[in-house]
Amino acid sequence: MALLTPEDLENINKQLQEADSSVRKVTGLDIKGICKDFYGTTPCCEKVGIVPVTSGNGIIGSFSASLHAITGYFGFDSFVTDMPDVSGYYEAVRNGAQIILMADDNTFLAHNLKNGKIANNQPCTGIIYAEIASRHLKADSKDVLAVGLGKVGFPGAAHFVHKGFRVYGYDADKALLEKTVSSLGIIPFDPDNHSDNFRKFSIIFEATPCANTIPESVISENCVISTPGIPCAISKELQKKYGVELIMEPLGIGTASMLYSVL
Ligand SMILES: NC(=O)C1=CN([C@@H]2O[C@H](COP(=O)(O)OP(=O)(O)OC[C@H]3O[C@@H](n4cnc5c(N)ncnc54)[C@H](O)[C@@H]3O)[C@@H](O)[C@H]2O)C=CC1
Ligand SMILES: N[C@@H](CCCCNC(=O)[C@H]1CCC=N1)C(=O)O
Ligand SMILES: [Mg+2]
Repeated sequence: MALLTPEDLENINKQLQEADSSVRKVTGLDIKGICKDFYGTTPCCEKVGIVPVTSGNGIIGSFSASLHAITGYFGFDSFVTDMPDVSGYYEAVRNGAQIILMADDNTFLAHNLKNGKIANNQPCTGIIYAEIASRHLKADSKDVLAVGLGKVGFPGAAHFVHKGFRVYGYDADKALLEKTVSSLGIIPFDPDNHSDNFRKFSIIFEATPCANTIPESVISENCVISTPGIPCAISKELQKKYGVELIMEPLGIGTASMLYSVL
C-alpha cells in the first residue's frame, strides 16, 4: 500500500490551486465544476468530521490538517477531532458531523451519516482523474493510454471505456493486465516496447507508485497526463519539451470526488 508522506502534502493549498488551474485549462471547468457536473451534487456547508486513525503505520503528519484545508477549499465546514480512532469517531458525531472522513492504511472513506452513502478514495480518485482527462478540449482522438491498472487505475480505465474511449492499457503485473484486457476489452500496450503498433497519445492516465513510467515515444505535443500516481510519471524535462498539461495532486482531487459522490 503506497502511503502518503508529509513531504507529499507540503503546501497542499498551493498544490490544489495549481491543479485547479490545470484542470480549468484542460477542460474549461474547475474541479468543483467537474464534480458538480459529474455527480450532479453541490455542497451546502455539510459539516465534515475528520478522524485521525492510529492503526497500522499510524497517523501521517499533516494528513488530517491537509483534509481540513481541502474540505475548506471545496466549501465544506470541517473539523479535526481531538481524539483519534473510536473516541474520535464518537467526538465527531457528538459535534454534529454529517460526513465522516477517515483513513487507515488500506481504506480512506467518506461516509454521509444522513443519507447512508459511503465512498472509497481509490475508485473515486481513478474515476475523477479519468473524467477530467476525458474532457480534454484539444484531444486529437478518443484514444487513451492507461498505465497502472490497480485499485486506482482499474476504475479509471473502466471509466474511460464506459465513456466510449479506446483504451490502450499497461501494467507491470502481466496477470493483472491479462485480466483487465479480458474484463474491460482494453488493448494491451507496453509503452516501453511497442515497435509493432507505434503510436502517440494526447490523453494519458497513470496510476502507479513508480516514477517515469511514461516514455517520450508515446507523448504527443500538448498532451494531457492525468496522474494520481505518486511520484510523477514523467520528468520535468519531458513535461517542458512537449508542453504537457499535467494533472497531478496528492490528495485533494480524490477527496473532492469522494465528498461530491456522497452528497
Ligand atoms: N493522488 C491521489 O489522490 C491518490 C494517489 N494514490 C497513488 O496512486 C498510486 C496507485 O495506487 P493504487 O492503485 O492503490 O496501487 P496498486 O498497487 O493497487 O496499483 C498500482 C499498479 O501499478 C502497477 N505498476 C507498478 N509499477 C509499474 C510500472 N513501472 N509500469 C506499469 N505498471 C506498474 C502495479 O503492478 C499495480 O497494478 C500510488 O502511488 C498511490 O500512492 C492513491 C490514492 C489517491
Ligand atoms: N491513518 C492515517 C492516514 C493514513 C492514510 C493512508 N492512505 C494513503 O496514504 C492514501 C490516501 C490517499 C493517497 N494515499 C491518519 O489518520 O493520519
Ligand atoms: Mg488527488
